[in-house]
Amino acid sequence: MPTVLTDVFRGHPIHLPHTHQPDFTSLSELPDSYTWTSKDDPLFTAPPSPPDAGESIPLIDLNHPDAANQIGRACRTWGAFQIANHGVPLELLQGIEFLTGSLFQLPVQRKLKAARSDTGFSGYGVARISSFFNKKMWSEGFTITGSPLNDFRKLWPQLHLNYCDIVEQYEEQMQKLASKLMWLSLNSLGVTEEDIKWATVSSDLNWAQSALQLNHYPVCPEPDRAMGLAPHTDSTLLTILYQNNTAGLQVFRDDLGWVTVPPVPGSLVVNVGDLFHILSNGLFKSVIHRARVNQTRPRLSVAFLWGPRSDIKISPVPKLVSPDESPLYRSVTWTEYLRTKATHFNKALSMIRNHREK
Ligand SMILES: C=C1C[C@]23C[C@@]1(O)CC[C@H]2[C@@]12CCC[C@@](C)(C(=O)O1)[C@H]2[C@@H]3C(=O)O
Ligand SMILES: O=C(O)CCC(=O)C(=O)O
Ligand SMILES: [Fe+2]
Repeated sequence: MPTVLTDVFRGHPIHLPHTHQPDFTSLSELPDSYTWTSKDDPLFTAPPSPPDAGESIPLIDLNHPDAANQIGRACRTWGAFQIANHGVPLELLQGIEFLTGSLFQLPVQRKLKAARSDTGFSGYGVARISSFFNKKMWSEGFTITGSPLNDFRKLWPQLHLNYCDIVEQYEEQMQKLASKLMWLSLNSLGVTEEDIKWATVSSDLNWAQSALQLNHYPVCPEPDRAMGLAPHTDSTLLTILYQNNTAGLQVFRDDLGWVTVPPVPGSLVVNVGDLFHILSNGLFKSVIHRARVNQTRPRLSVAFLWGPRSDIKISPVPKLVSPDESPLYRSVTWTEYLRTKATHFNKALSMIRNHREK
């Protein structure tokens, strides 16, 4: 029986003290444990890209005849892009935003009834990457994989079925969209269904699996010294992110520094994750991103984290490897990769890299 995402951390507990979550709204000063400097994160004070440079990730209209090439270019240069005309109904985006907002507004004692355990995958708590940083992040999260019914019953004894329905519809739409985006970007490299048999619709409809990560960044008394979500890459093939109308997401480019991704109403942000970087033999960048906070408006985001089923080995597509070179990476399943990442964090990719002889 192959493992599923819920089993990923079963033999691999990660201790994260969710119960020490503060009541963010009662703090008028930033406690020292939340105050970040470049000692806590070397990229903390990396220069922000000047806003007048006007440069950010492209907004791509999925109905545009050249959408595949635009997506391919964005995956190579940024590792991220926004999409419009994606086909996900606006009411569903509003529904998932409403659910997320009402979840985080619950009293902390109620949220802790659905706290994620050390070996668990789903539930309420701090970001998993927290254990790699000395300082705390100004955010709270809720991870969903599989049916959220049990957790939702604890959170909303009356309304859980309505909320489960929204999650189910949202995941269904996201799955279709993620697979469409993956094929558009691969097609732009000349890779077709012939080249990746396990990912074709006809091979098996269930070749993929996913998780939903709901994030809340409360207003913060000293946003310049705080961090909402520390820099990281996602371990996924692709992540599709919905953000409410409050800015905070930033992507990092070596040549530009931190670049803000402005919220565009009704659009979605797409991030290339580490597994897609591997599959593309390094052609697509897995984007380093983080979330900043602000003093006036709470921010919400919903990340749909999408990857292959746990028994599928991801390795560079042979067509993208030159005949006289070895593939850039060894093959790895999502489960193996998540465990490597849970131990080695941002060294995970280099741990599975093949070292080329010169
Ligand atoms: C499938 C997963 C990807 C993720 C870890 C997780 O087990 C569930 C949450 C995901 C998330 C969301 C916030 C950032 C991130 C790095 C984290 O700590 O938890 C990602 C993880 C990831 O992509 O590796
Ligand atoms: O809140 C955001 O904009 C980023 C969230 C994110 O990176 C994640 O959940 O993986
Ligand atoms: Fe992320």
